[in-house]
Amino acid sequence: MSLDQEKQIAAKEAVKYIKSGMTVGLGTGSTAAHMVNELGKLVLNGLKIVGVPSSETTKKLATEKGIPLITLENASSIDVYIDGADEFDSYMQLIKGGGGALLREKILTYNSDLVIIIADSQKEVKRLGDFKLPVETIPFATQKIEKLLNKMGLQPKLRIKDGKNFITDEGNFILDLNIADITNIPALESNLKQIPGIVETGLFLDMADIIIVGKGETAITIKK
Ligand SMILES: O=C(CO)[C@H](O)[C@H](O)COP(=O)(O)O
Repeated sequence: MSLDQEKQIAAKEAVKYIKSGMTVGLGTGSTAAHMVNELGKLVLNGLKIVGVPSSETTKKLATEKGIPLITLENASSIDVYIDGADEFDSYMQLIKGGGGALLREKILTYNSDLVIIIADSQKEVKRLGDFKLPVETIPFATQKIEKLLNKMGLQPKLRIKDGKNFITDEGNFILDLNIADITNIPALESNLKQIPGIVETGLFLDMADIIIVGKGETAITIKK
């Protein structure tokens, strides 16, 4: 079973939580794309939902799949948010933002009644930090932030795509940090959030309600 098949298995399991009448937050990334595809099939078969996309990429895909969309400001509430993750640990803490959509993803996560994370089996880690932690920064402040984070030993790397600075949907930059040696992750989160110009981090702490992992041919559901 390939990792992509595991992602699809997790996505299929997650959409079982979606019922007609719901407003559904749509994540970003290759696992979330499987979920959007699955929802698209259900909508074709009569499921009545509206989606709130977490990125321009997901907006495009969901539109192609025929899922009616609304913006966050027009959603009175979001019943379920489904998204992927780059890492999760046994406490259901996450690193997200590999796809660069972490800011809108965190806003949707925070504003959703139920948060379901879908992942392949490789995303499960003993402790967070093999994956470089993305933080979204205001371009005006990014150079200064980079220097500061370097002093803190976090080895920031400005994310580059196609030879240019990666620009998020909100017009910001991403710095990817090495947090492999950090033991107090909540303290790191609060320290990073205090630096002016850091808009958001990819640490999603105590935010996931359910994690569905594709393992071989089965989907394993982990709940709080
Ligand atoms: O946080 C994300 C995008 O910002 C993705 O959910 C995360 O990067 C996982 O991606 P994939 O499903 O492609 O492995």
